[in-house]
Amino acid sequence: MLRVDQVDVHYGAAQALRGVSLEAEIGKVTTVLGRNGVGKTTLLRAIVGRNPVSGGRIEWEGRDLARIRSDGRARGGIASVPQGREIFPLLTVRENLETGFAVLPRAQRSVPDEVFELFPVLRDMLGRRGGDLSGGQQQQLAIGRAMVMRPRLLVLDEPTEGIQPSIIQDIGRAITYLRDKGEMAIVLVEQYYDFARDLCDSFHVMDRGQIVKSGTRAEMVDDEVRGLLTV
Ligand SMILES: Nc1ncnc2c1ncn2[C@@H]1O[C@H](COP(=O)(O)OP(=O)(O)OP(=O)(O)O)[C@@H](O)[C@H]1O
Repeated sequence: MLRVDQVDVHYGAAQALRGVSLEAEIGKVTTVLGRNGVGKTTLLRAIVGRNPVSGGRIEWEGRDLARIRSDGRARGGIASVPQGREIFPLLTVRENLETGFAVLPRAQRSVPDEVFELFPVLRDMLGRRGGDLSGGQQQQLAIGRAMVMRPRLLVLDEPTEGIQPSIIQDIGRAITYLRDKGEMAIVLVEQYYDFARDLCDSFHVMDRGQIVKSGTRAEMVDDEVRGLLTV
């Protein structure tokens, strides 16, 4: 279980998160929706240890993460698919996947078959450079790399951004598969409402650094939430 409790984040004097609280459970997709610039990426970066928090507390599996840096969090089972994907352009697809090994004990250093079952294109392109892949293929690679780390918490920052519809479907199927396996909690940040609604078990909508609406998927009244996402 991930517990984010009353978290504040500042960039200098500007406050980007104000008292943000949410929980994410194993076997569930928790989605965070919101327009550009409301603080979604800031929240994910705080969870993975890439943004220091100035108030509140983030707890993972009962441990306070305050003093644990991002590499320690990754070893503790937290993997991320960041905005912009952060693929290494000069490394091959295989090498990009193997960067996930760094957080694993030696005996577990293999690429799980399910990565290629979910994203067959990655097997076909193992020897190609990351930078030669299309945006959609890079997104699949970023998810595959996170899966290599055998996470128990997977955070994804707008995985559908700039991606063609057929690959969005593959990504949706992969997220559903990972949720249904029941071994990880998934936090999905999105602006694409329909995609998030179809996948999530619970939702939070952010506006100007705060959570302004939350509920279960059944409570997600389309018009009301959509209204909070349109500019
Ligand atoms: N490194 C930074 N330094 C200063 N301000 C920042 C920094 N990163 C983000 N911000 C500001 O913090 C606020 C929240 O940004 P954030 O990127 O978290 O929003 P977002 O909801 O993820 O938006 P997007 O969908 O565009 O990624 C914005 O006002 C942004 O300009």
